[in-house]
Amino acid sequence: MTETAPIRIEDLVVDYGADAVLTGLSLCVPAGSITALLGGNGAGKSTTLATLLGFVRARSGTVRVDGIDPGADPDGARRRIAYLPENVALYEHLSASENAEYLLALSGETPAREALCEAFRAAGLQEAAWSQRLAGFSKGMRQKVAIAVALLRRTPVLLLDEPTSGLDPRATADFNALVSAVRDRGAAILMVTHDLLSAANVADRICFLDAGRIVEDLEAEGPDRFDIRALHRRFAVTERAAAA
Ligand SMILES: Nc1ncnc2c1ncn2[C@@H]1O[C@H](COP(=O)(O)OP(=O)(O)OP(=O)(O)O)[C@@H](O)[C@H]1O
Repeated sequence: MTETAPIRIEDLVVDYGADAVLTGLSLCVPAGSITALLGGNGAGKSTTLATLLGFVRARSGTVRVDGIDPGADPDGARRRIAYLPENVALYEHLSASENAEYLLALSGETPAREALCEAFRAAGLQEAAWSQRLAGFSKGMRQKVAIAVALLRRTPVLLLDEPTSGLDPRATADFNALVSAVRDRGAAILMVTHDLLSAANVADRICFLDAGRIVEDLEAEGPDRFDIRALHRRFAVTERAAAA
């Protein structure tokens, strides 16, 4: 395992009472790379994110976020993480700028106006939307506001939970380009998804989670990166095994 990787999980065991959910999960995401975590419903993907965020305690194993143990220091770990849940929660009555300023203030930061504009531009949020209230924003626009905040916070870790579900193909392509740009700035990105195509397009590594551990760990290779048909066959088999 790479000792310096911003996301390090080794032999992680998590249970909810009598139910073991993660049964020896090991996963490492180096700086400047994207790992997609796939697996059937209930495989434990969200639990993995919740453990990194310090919301769920490990029974055993090692979890480190930029060197911090989220079980011992959840606030320290969260300061190093930008997290996009499936549905980004923002304040409807505030504008995009006000939301970004408020969220940054929560982590003790006051961005210069020009830095905020630059982050919105980098996130692809059209200028007319910057001063608009969020009510009426699409999921894709909300994600751009959240990504702009992540860009300004410059956290070493970005966690994404089902980021492309419900996005149309154009918004999905925009989002994937944006996530690639965040990776190129050096972040370690863990993306939980059921979207095989997006995973194949942006991820450097695809891991399949089944029965609480990684059963397949694939690295992008060559210009085609991943064999999407083989991925589909493999993923469908994993899903059936999980459902059995
Ligand atoms: N707070 C909780 N208390 C008890 N059981 C839970 C809790 N959260 C999740 N579980 C259970 O743990 C298992 C893993 O759930 P998790 O949400 O991590 O799976 P997932 O891979 O993210 O699934 P999905 O693809 O459906 O979102 C499931 O069986 C779920 O019912």
